[in-house]
Amino acid sequence: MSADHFTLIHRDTSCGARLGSLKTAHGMIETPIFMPVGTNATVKAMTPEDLLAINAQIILANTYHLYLRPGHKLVKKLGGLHNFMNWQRPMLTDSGGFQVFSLGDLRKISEHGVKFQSHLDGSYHVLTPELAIEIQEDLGADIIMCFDECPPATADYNYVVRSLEMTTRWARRCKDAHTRQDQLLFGIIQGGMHHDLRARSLADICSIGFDGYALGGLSVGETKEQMYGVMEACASMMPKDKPRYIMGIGAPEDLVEAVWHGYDMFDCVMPTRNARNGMLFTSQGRINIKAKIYEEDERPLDPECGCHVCRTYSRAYLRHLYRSGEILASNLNTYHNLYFYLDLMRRIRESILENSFTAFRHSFFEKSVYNQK
Ligand SMILES: CNc1nc2c(CC[C@H]3O[C@@H](OC)[C@H](O)[C@@H]3OC)c3nc(N)[nH]c(=O)c3cc2[nH]1
Ligand SMILES: [Zn+2]
Repeated sequence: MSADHFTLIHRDTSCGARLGSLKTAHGMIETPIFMPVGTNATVKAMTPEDLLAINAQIILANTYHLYLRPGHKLVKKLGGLHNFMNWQRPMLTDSGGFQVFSLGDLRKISEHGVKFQSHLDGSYHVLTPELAIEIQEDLGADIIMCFDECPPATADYNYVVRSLEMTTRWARRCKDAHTRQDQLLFGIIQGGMHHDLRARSLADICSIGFDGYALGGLSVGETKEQMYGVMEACASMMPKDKPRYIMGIGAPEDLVEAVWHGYDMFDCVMPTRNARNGMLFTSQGRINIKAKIYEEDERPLDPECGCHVCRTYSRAYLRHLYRSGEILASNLNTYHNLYFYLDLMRRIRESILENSFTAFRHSFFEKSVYNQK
């Protein structure tokens, strides 16, 4: 795809934050953006109508899971992911590498690809850069990811060197295998927690050339200091005219910090997974809705939240649903948590446009209970 898919709308004069607009085959995406995770072709406990109601602009799905079940050839036969799940806005799929390393059993890595056992039935499979691209072309997402190796945060320096060199060779193979011109292909930068190796991976991946660049290998158990250090070190080296995506990030405070450094796209299972466990994000901090103190609390979950859940239900009711194991608990909790994340990104975009994101970040960390510093 041509380089003009990403337009820089505005740069906050007070910091590295920027507003962008990314054009895809299924519509425009305003950045900075949070992307709800929809691993199995569904954002768990949410209908597409719910997602539209909270103005989700783009959602994710996962190559590894959809390859194993129901299979990319079936999804293609049924018209691709957008038709299959009734989501007509943009979608992004990951390449499966991360899941193979974190979900599959008995993995064997070679130059050819990764042999692994399905976590569903123990069957053996080999995922290669070429197959990862074929699967994503059949699924039909608007943005697809290169097949990479995400080394564990504890990997030693020499392992990380060999891993990033193979990830670069795999990235080349992905670009050669990619044929669909209506999809954007993003490269993934590795290099662990070593800033010199990050610079090397970044130079390698950028020399191949992609429609956007992701920071991989983060949110894998490293410390906040390590995560923020890699973010900061890479920000100044990443191409300014292309979207910058940090995979697996993150908590609200991580989003604010990453935007401040000039990143554009984020995904994390935290708002959806925490919702199903009763851990809810509010303007006053995290609320564990199963706590007894909410038993007779008729106030809304978050008085400052404008979502349907906060305008309609009491904390007492949400606690009752959760403790009763009701299915509605997952839907209402997820609806609110995703609204919280998407509204945070909306407020961030507003502040960037007003050149006041540095003040926004300062007040976020000063007054809010998300300040983990
Ligand atoms: C959680 N932390 C984290 N996730 C990560 C993912 C999966 C995101 C993908 O996994 C699903 O959510 C678990 C989401 O669907 C997302 O899809 C894009 C990564 N994927 C690749 N290809 N390479 C990485 O280095 C990587 C690092 C991560 N760190
Ligand atoms: Zn709400």
